[in-house]
Formats: sequence, C-alpha cells, structure tokens
Amino acid sequence: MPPSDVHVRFEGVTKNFPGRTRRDPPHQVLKGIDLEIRRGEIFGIIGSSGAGKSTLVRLINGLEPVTSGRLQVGDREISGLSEGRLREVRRDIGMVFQQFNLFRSRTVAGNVAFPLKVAGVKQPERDRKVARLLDFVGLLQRANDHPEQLSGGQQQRVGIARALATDPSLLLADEATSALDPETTQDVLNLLKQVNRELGITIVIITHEMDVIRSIADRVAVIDSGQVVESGSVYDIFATPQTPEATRFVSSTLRDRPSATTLQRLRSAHDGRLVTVRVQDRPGFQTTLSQAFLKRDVTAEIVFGGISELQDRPVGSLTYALTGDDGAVDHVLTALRADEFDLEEHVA
Ligand SMILES: Nc1ncnc2c1ncn2[C@@H]1O[C@H](COP(=O)(O)OP(=O)(O)OP(=O)(O)O)[C@@H](O)[C@H]1O
Repeated sequence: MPPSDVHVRFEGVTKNFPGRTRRDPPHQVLKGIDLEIRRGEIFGIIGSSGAGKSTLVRLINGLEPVTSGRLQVGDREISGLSEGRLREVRRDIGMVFQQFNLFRSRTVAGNVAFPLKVAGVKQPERDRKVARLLDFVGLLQRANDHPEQLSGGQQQRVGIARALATDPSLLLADEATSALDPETTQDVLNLLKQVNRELGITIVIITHEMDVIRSIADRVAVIDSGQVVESGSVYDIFATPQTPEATRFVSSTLRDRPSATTLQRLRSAHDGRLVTVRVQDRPGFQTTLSQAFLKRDVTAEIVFGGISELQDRPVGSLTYALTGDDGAVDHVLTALRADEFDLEEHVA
C-alpha cells in the first residue's frame, strides 16, 4: 500500500504510565501496537474495559506521548513533536466523546462556533459555517436552544457538528454512542456513516460493543490487555474469528453460539453429540453438510443457532445434535474438518 493511503500508522507502539509509588514499576498499558488505519475508512477498535482503547486515542491526538515505537498521523511522525506542531496535527482531528462535552452555558450554535472562534474565523464566515454544519446534522431549527433542551442523541449530533467545524480529515469517536439507547445509537451511527461517505473523513470508532462495529466499521482491531489480538475486515472477523476474545465479541452480537447454560439445556432435551458449525460463504455450504451426514446415516437436527447477513454475506453458526453410529459421526466430523469446515464439538 502506498504510504499516502495510510492515515494513521502504529509501529511497535508502547505506552507506560508511572507506577502508583516511585518504587512500583511502570504500568505498561500498550504493549507493542501495530496498526494501519487507511484514509477514508471507518476503522473500529474494540476491547473490554481497561484494554487500553482510550489511551490509544490519546496517543493519536497527541494528548499523551508514546513511550516507544513510531506513530504516524497523516504524513507526520507524532512522537517527539513540539507542542506547537502537535496543535497543528490536532487541528486536523475532530473528537466526539461519550458524554458529549458540550458547554451548557452556550447555545447549540455557540457550541459549534467555539472551535471556529478559537481558530480565528471571523463572524460572517463563522455564522455561515455553523448554519451549514447544523443543517448537515439536522439541527438548524435548534440553533438557539441550549444543550439541556435537547435529547442525548441530539446533543451528540451537536458534538459531531462541533467536531467537524475545523474541517478535520480524521474523526475520533470514543464510545460516542455508549450513553445512548439502541435506537438513538443507530441514528448517530448513521450520521457518522454519512460523515464518512459524504465528506470523505476517516473515522476511528472506539467501542466495547460489537453491534457498533457491525453497524458501521469497514475494518476492526480487537485489543486485549494492551495488545492487538486480531485485526482485519469486519466480515472476516465475524466469519472466522481466530482468538477467544474475537469469538466472544462476535457471539455477543450474533448470539449464535450456545452458552454453557444453553448447552446444558440442549443436552437434556436432545440425544446425540452436540456440534457447532460456523457458517461459511461458499457455494453449496448447506448441501455439502447435509449430504455428508446423510451418506453415513447420521441424523443431524439443528437445535440452536442463526444465520444473518453482514456486508451482504452470511455469518453465524448452527448447532446440531448428531445421532447415529459413533464411528460414523467421527468419520463425518473428520472429513468435514479436512474440507475446512469449522466445527466445535461440545463434549460434556
Ligand atoms: N493517566 C493514567 N495514569 C495511569 N494509568 C492510566 C492512565 N490512563 C489510563 N491508565 C490505565 O491504563 C489502562 C487502560 O486504560 P484505558 O482508559 O485506555 O482503557 P479503555 O480500554 O479505554 O477502558 P474503558 O473502556 O474502561 O475506558 C487502565 O488500567 C488504566 O487504569
């Protein structure tokens, strides 16, 4: 990939915070991050609480220095930049926060105008720009209201308009929808999608919710304990997660794999061996499976699972109760595995 296509590049980035007392060793929060975020994409970063997501964001906008490694934003190497140069980098980055961070004492228009004022944009130009931005986020009629007169979703729209005021090429959204209900979340995610598609702005979205990644991201990195454990296209992570962390996040939204309790219930309700098969986007997937079972007189009853669509391709898992001669079941499972079917047998 030519360097200009990469918007943010982490190369072996670590971040330490000092220990609690001077005698404690430093706390390594990021442990060698390698990541490439491409210009114009929506890149999701998902991880559990404390994984290091917010720290990663604070490195990108230069609010915290990296401890070691290289971090490039646009065509600039961030590590070692002076505060003045960092301000220039930050001017090209918009931020959207979980708690919106609006000024309560200013009107909606006043909030959006604020970064323009700081940047020294004069009044008539400022007013024109604020009106254009409020129109873009669908809140032109609310320009003179104060934030507390708006719903959470509307406040976040103001937050997005304010983040766009200085025409950034990169937008960082840190848990931007975590304080919102599911329906409002979808509205705000749609607006972010519009920002990306219509204005060509690269978006990095930080979340602990796989639903958010599924709704809007093109690619995703899963981080766990300060490390990228998996990254790739959202479809690939959903269709073939490689690590337990990614598998856990994927099943949290697809709800296609039985939990331990469900397995217990399935065991008492059905005879046979329980096997979960991951759905694959390949021709004749279902037919190949059913024929393999049929050929060896194995009865395969679907007892749990679901198939849904992601980026117009199927994802999900099906759990079967397999009854028949044990040797025959073993034979079918071995043959399917050899044919690259992804199977998990749930042994009691
Ligand atoms: N300024 C700091 N000084 C010391 N430790 C910090 C500092 N900022 C973050 N940490 C620690 O770094 C770790 C990662 O924190 P971070 O906020 O980046 O995680 P996160 O994935 O965003 O979690 P959450 O979703 O809960 O915000 C935590 O253990 C946190 O206590």
